[in-house]
Amino acid sequence: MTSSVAVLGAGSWGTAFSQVLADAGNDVRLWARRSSAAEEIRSSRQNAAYLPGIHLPEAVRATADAREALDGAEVVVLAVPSQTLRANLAAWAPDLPAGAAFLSLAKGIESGSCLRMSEVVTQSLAVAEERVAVLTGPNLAREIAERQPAAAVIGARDEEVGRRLQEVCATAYFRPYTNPDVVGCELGGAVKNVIALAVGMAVGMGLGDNAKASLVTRGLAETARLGAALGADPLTFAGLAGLGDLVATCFSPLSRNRSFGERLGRGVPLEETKALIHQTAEGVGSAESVLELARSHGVDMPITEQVVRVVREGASPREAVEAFMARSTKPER
Ligand SMILES: NC(=O)c1ccc[n+]([C@@H]2O[C@H](COP(=O)([O-])OP(=O)(O)OC[C@H]3O[C@@H](n4cnc5c(N)ncnc54)[C@H](O)[C@@H]3O)[C@@H](O)[C@H]2O)c1
Ligand SMILES: O=P(O)(O)OC[C@H](O)CO
Repeated sequence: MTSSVAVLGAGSWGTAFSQVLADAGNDVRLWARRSSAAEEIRSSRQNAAYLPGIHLPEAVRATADAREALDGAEVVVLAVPSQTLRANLAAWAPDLPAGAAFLSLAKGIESGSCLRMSEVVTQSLAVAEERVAVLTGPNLAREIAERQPAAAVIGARDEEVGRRLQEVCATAYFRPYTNPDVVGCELGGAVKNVIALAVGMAVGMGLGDNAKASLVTRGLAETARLGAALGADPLTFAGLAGLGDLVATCFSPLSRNRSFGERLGRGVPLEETKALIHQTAEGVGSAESVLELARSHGVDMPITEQVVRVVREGASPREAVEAFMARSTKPER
């Protein structure tokens, strides 16, 4: 069944996911912030800044006019960086079609409010939470744009909305599952970016596989602790939104978060690293909010704490490792 889908945000993931949606048989309108980006997609079928060499299908129609993108959309996909979502929603609000389902692709926690992206949507648009779903899992945009097989998870409170969105984006190479645990799905996606920064730092410092595996495992443990405090289903963290995404992000050189951490680990100063990475590394903007959320629920997140020291307070990765390892010994759980 063909659906009319608006994808708002033409960075790596918005563009790659537009192709998934087009391959699944939908009518897709992709909104780009810059008219030059929309024009480039229309004329060359490429978004060279984000996905060089990928030829987008004709069914992806690019525009820089949000009203045009949203006109008649049954599904609205939100693909802008987390820290910009609220302001963008305010600008799009007059043109959002009544009754559309929202699917958030962003993996972050809002600074200041410490809200998850689905909460930002329900709060700022006053829509029912049943209409807001999230897509997450091990989904490196470049691989998906190359149509390499991947699984994903749609976190949706409403089973029917989840199933409908699953149908909308299932293709021969993209296999979405559903999960009613929206909280766990979103936390898994947001916290793995913070842990990937830590793993990247370890890689940049030349630390070995034991260090990386320990960070991934203890990173998952602290994600699950936060999840438990916020009412998430613990099993979600053993799935695609938790372990799956953590492994893909922490071990792939394609990950912007891991690459960001790697540069810091090699000794590149924070400001220089920010200037070098032109794409979104959500963990940098979300680490502090994750830590605030954890502290407000009495949850210990020692890896996140050290990442915040590095990306917010200017500590060196070496100091962060020393502080992490010097903590008192304790039971694993
Ligand atoms: N790239 C991936 O592999 C991938 C996979 C899964 C999820 N995600 C998540 O998707 C979200 C979007 O990331 P991305 O990878 O597409 O980022 P990106 O850096 O590749 O692109 C960001 C896009 O947002 C636009 N943008 C930046 N500031 C904006 C603003 N103020 N208003 C409107 N648009 C703005 C940029 O022009 C660009 O088109 C992030 O939360 C990311 O964690 C990314
Ligand atoms: O490139 P990153 O670090 O934003 O990670 C991309 C995706 O979230 C991986 O699932």
